Amino acid sequence: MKNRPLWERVRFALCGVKEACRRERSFRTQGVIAMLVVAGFLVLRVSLIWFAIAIMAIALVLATELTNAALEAMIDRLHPERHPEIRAAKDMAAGSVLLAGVAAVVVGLLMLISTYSTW
Ligand SMILES: Nc1ncnc2c1ncn2[C@@H]1O[C@H](COP(=O)(O)OP(=O)(O)OP(=O)(O)O)[C@@H](O)[C@H]1O
Repeated sequence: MKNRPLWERVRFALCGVKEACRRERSFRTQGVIAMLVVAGFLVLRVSLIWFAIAIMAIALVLATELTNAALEAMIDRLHPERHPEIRAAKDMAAGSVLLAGVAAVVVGLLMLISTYSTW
């Protein structure tokens, strides 16, 4: 099963993104917000470097959300019963999404300050 061709691994990865879109409302919401933010940046014609930083921040949020969803799905399948360690694992995974989200908001604010203020 290891060392499959690149195109096949890309197909698996795209299936994962599609699956997250299908079952995770928070992933869909973040995807819509990401598209709106990118459209806003194109309209505002922010500098390419800020655009690149913003894309990285957005990708980090979506990637952590995907990992969080993957972890939740696996845990719920392997151990459906409640357990304090599962609570801790899920809370930590959710914490990674929160951190990435806060960082993305800070990046957006810094971009606005840097573009529109004399500070
Ligand atoms: N099996 C479990 N044992 C103990 N606590 C759990 C368990 N499952 C969930 N929890 C607690 O409930 C919280 C929410 O879990 P859940 O799986 O519903 O995640 P969610 O972030 O609400 O998922 P979704 O993104 O699908 O809405 C977890 O962060 C954790 O604190």
